[in-house]
Amino acid sequence: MSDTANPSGSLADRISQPTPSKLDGASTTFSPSAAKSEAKEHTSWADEVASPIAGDKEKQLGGQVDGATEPLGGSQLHEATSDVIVKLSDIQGDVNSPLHSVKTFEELGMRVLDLFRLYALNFRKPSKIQERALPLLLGNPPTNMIAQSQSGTGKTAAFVITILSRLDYTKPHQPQALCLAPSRELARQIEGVIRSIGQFVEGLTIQAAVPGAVERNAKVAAMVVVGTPGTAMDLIKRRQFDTSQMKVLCLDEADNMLDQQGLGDQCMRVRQMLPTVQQVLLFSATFPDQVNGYADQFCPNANEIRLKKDQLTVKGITQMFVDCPSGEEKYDILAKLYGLMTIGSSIIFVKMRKTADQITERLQKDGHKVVAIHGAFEGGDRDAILEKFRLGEYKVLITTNVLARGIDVSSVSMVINYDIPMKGRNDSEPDAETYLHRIGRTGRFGRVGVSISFVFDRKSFQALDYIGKQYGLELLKLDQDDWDETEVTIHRVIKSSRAGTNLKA
Ligand SMILES: Nc1ncnc2c1ncn2[C@@H]1O[C@H](COP(=O)(O)OP(=O)(O)OP(=O)(O)O)[C@@H](O)[C@H]1O
Repeated sequence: MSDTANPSGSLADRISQPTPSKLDGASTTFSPSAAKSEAKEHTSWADEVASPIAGDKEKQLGGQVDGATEPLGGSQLHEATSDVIVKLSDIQGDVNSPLHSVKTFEELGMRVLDLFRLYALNFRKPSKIQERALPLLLGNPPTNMIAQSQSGTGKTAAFVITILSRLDYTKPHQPQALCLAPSRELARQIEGVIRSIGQFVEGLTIQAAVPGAVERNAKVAAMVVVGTPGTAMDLIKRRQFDTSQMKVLCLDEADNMLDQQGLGDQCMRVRQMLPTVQQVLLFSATFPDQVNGYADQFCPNANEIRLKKDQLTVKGITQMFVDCPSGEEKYDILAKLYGLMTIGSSIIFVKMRKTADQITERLQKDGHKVVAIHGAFEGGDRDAILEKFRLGEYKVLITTNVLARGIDVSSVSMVINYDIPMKGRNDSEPDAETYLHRIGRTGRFGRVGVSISFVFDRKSFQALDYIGKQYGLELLKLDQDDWDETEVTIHRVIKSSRAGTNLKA
């Protein structure tokens, strides 16, 4: 596919000439849905627990869509506006947006990019993380990088381009780069992004290292390997995967990957089996304090791009919560939301696999079309279900934290936290990072979306309140006593998000 007669081992000679594709300035309708309504008597956990939303400070989000409402955490109000047309190019022009960049891809000035056929993927300009990280990532000698940027802002392309720039293309069967992710779905998705950017690079070979992908005794024989840490480790140990010429190691969702209660140990062991690595890349939307020491150890002398705590959410996601009268009634409220869920696509997050199965079965019995994915499903089934969800054949997906991170399905307009994410022994602590990653499944790259979190008791309310305060979030309370108005409100935000699903950058 190369235009170069005698391609060498370097990427520059391997990129086929780009055909600038004409980009249309698709736009999305953005209507921050906020409503002013009177504070009202309501017996709820929100009323009973001492908190910024309790008592007379509380206002509720009702049907009046052009007012203001008091957010959880008591921070800034959502200003109501009439519908505004926001083009992605306008969003990218806003210096405060994580999608902003002053440069075009050409101005990043790297032959390696050579427009990188990103035009073919409908990318007009780099996002802030791409603009800031790529010059550092592509520099020589290779330097480690710890990079943080909000969900859906294009981190994948940044590390994929870096990986592709480091390969020796004369060795197509020699593993040279390993990219690890916490779930098979995310690993498969990254594999897909590499294939799609890599289709313009002659001679690139890619292989997945997820459960079931490599047959016993078969060799891993591709330049780029994308997988999950357990499978990668097994393959290396069984000598199916030769890591003697590995140049780049990238951990996506790095804070999760380095979490010592979880995957941290496996990742460290993999790292130790890659003695020749020249560049380690850690990417995530979140880097909580407790992983930073370990991250520095794993990725020493790194260039760092970090966000402040109050910069972690993207503006396009309207975050709401419902105060459910009881745990049992959470289901009823979920069922009521079904119609709104299918305007776009939706993901419902629960804590336990069992809950995912139970509510899937109940919703199906009630005549709703929903599907579940969780860790107990066979790998091939998981891939097939997610693919159908991506294609819109299933519009409502019920899942656990297995899909909380990284999954990029642009049509997702609603995320429901049926269970507030918790962590630690006996779920004693709110899991603020997982909350951000879950809601980040909507509002991808300038689109808008809604998240609705269910609280029903003191613990769940306090957990959400804590998460809100951690990040200075604006959490709008939905009035489940006045369902018609609540529906109008959600409908309005989702409809505007739907207008954005065809958005092209
Ligand atoms: N420069 C760009 N212009 C337009 N769209 C882009 C650009 N870069 C990436 N995208 C698109 O934005 C979407 C989100 O990108 P990506 O999945 O890399 O986000 P992320 O930052 O890794 O998110 P998360 O933290 O959730 O993993 C993808 O669909 C991707 O194709």
